[in-house]
Amino acid sequence: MGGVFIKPVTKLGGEIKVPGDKSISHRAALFGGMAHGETHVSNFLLGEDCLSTLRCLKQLGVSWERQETEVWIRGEGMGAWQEPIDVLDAGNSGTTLRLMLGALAGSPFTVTMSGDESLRSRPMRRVTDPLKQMGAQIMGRREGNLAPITMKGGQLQGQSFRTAVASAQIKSAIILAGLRAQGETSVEEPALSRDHTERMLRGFGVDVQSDRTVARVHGGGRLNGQAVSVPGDISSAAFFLVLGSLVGQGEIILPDVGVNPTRTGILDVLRAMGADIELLDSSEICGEPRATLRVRPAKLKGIEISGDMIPRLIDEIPILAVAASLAEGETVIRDAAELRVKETDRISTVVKGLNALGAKVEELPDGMRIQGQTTLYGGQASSFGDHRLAMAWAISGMLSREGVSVEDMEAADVSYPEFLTVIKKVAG
Ligand SMILES: O=C(O)C1=C[C@@H](OP(=O)(O)O)[C@@H](O)[C@H](O)C1
Ligand SMILES: C=C(OP(=O)(O)O)C(=O)O
Repeated sequence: MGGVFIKPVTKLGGEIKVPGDKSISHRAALFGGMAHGETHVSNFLLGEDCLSTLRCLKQLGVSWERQETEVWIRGEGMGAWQEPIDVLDAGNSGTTLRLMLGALAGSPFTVTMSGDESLRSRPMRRVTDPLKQMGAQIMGRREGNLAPITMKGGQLQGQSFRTAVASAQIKSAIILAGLRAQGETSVEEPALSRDHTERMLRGFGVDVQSDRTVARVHGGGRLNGQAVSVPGDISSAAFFLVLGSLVGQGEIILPDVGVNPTRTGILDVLRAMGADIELLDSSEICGEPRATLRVRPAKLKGIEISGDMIPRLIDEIPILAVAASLAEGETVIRDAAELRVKETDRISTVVKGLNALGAKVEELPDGMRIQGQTTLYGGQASSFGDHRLAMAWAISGMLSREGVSVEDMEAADVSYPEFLTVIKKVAG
């Protein structure tokens, strides 16, 4: 099918309300399904990934209703979950699959979970191994590493884990299993990944202790239904922070964006590169900080991104690479091998895609080296079904000389269904 052509822009302006945060929407629905009593989620993300979580909950017998972005979940506790009569399909969503496995590890029934072709190629032993050690019986392709995954949950024993990578999905799966295990469960990660699980479980009444890179829970914690207000997704806002910095004219206002410090690496890095980004009207609601972001044009310069900064901006690296190709000087991204196991191998796809548009990017085993001040001439780019690539190539088209035709632009529906409508509006 032909691509969607995105033309260059020379000015832009206006206010963009990005949709609800994907990570927080997943957790609000899942924890609402685990809780006793009603949970009301407002500003739920209507992206395919979060709808997958709702669909899986329904298959487990959890009743919920949705009106636009408002979701009401009538939780009866996890003991009320029923053995599903079909495979739970997580679609394109690693978060759905991995957090569901953690939540289901203590359920005394058999469940099979799967997903689309991309998800069925992503590593699952990082979650199935710890859950097996806690007592779940798990099988899957490639020794339990690839979905479809079949699990028979049951009595779990709390354990202490140290993960090889900083991953909120691994951390969350272990914590959720720990809620139903005997004794204490702890998980230590090499760097702090997003802490939405820890924050939101506290909001649902669970005692979660965390000390930077270590989180711990005791079994038997009870979740009570809550009202959860979801802030705007900073990972979606990132596309407009880059666009607003690099198009020469106009400012963009992004109201009510989540600015959880475990997710604001993109703000720190863009500002260090010279971006003019202001935070206005800061507040905290439901345990999550949020603010209005205002971005104005600025000259960007290259930067080194590595170490503990990487988990704080892991999903923003595709769009950061686009910014870096138009900044002055060189940008080097290291310690980001996790990118190779996202929806696509985001090191290889970003390097090849950007170079095809005129950039000069060298692939590194754990990242990339991007030469600045190149001209993005434009051309063809494929998302390969990866939503973050689709949107990064669209922004590249708006910043290019001749525009970009994006193959499989529909992938953006995974996290931002309105994306194309919004960029047309903001470009005037
Ligand atoms: O926990 C989450 O909601 C997510 C965690 C991240 O993955 P890892 O933490 O596994 O790297 C991120 O890439 C994903 O978009 C959402
Ligand atoms: C990797 C991502 O999500 P998930 O792991 O949930 O598929 C993402 O949103 O970039």
